[in-house]
Amino acid sequence: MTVVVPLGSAKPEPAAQPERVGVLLVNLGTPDTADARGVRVYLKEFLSDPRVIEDQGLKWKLILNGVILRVRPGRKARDYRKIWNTEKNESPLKTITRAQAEKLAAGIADHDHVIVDWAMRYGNPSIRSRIDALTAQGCNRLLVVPLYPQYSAATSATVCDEVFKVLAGMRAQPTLRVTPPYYDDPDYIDALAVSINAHLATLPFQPELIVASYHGMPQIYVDKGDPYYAQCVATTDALRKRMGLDASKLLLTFQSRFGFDAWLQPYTDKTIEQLAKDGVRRIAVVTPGFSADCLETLEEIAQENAEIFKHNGGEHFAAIPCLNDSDPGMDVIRQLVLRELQGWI
Ligand SMILES: C=CC1=C(C)c2cc3[nH]c(cc4nc(cc5[nH]c(cc1n2)c(C)c5CCC(=O)O)C(CCC(=O)O)=C4C)c(C)c3C=C
Ligand SMILES: [Fe+2]
Ligand SMILES: [Fe+2]
Repeated sequence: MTVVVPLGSAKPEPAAQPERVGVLLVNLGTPDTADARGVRVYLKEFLSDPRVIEDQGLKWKLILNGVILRVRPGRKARDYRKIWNTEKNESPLKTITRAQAEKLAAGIADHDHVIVDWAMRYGNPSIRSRIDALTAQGCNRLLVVPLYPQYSAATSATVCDEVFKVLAGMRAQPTLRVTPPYYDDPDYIDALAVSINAHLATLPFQPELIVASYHGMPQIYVDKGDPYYAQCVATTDALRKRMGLDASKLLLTFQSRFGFDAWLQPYTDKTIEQLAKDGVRRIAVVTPGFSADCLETLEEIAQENAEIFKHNGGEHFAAIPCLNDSDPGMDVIRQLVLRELQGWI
């Protein structure tokens, strides 16, 4: 027997929530303006993070507020102005991260319930504002993508800390996933090799060797168990293998030392100085730990370290761009995201 339910007699259903998946690309962050004020605001947030400066005791607070935030912003603002994207009036890290998000969105457009967005761990757009925007659009699942090939507590973990903090204040939390580090992912190693070879082919000289320079960190963080150093070594070993270069032709170094403690060694600037003094005349520097060009690559490597090399007798110096939003770079991000979205799309 067929039961006929009269139209209009059913209990009204609550309005259906669209079930969408948010993908949030996150990079480190950067000042909003290239002046001392903008850099001070950025540095204060960054250097007050206990994942970055682990000892946030009274001594550090005095040094930070009494010395660093008075002296460093003016000096660093000058550096930011050398690399600033004047057309968009923003730091290159923002321009590139936005471009990566836009290209990723286009690259996975066939999954029309997936929304791609981007945020900065420090500064703007904040992680909080973009998670709010994604949930407002109906995302009840969220994939966070820290754009660091190598994990470190100072970068990847602090992204998670901030995401957890935002979620802690929500009644209706999205279900959460975070992409893992991809330091030895064959797609990433392959993209690095393809990109390096393509750039080498455009140079008017062939380098005698290549320096792979990673952002440094205090040695003590690694001694306490941070896997960052081991992952930088693994990336470099895989890249050597993929490019057919031994350790004397693809060097591993660490840049951007901050403060007076021992950081991971060998230091990039000291190595480059020594190479020039030893008679090496042509080098190329790659920065595989950065997914996007930023102050540390465009100013510190491409300008400061080029100057150090030439000042000590070097003749030809090339800074090879990061993967950025290049085709090989976007392949890495897209494959990573599609892999981690399995079961959700
Ligand atoms: C103790 C301090 C720092 C640690 C540890 C650290 C680790 C770390 N950083 C990156 C990536 C980037 N860092 C950038 C800038 C930057 N880093 C520090 C300090 C530490 N970083 C400072 C103070 C600054 C600001 C510039 C300066 O004042 O010197 C950037 C560039 C941002 C930009 O605006 O372009 C990136 C990217 C990684 C991967 C990392 C992990 C070991
Ligand atoms: Fe840094
Ligand atoms: Fe630097």
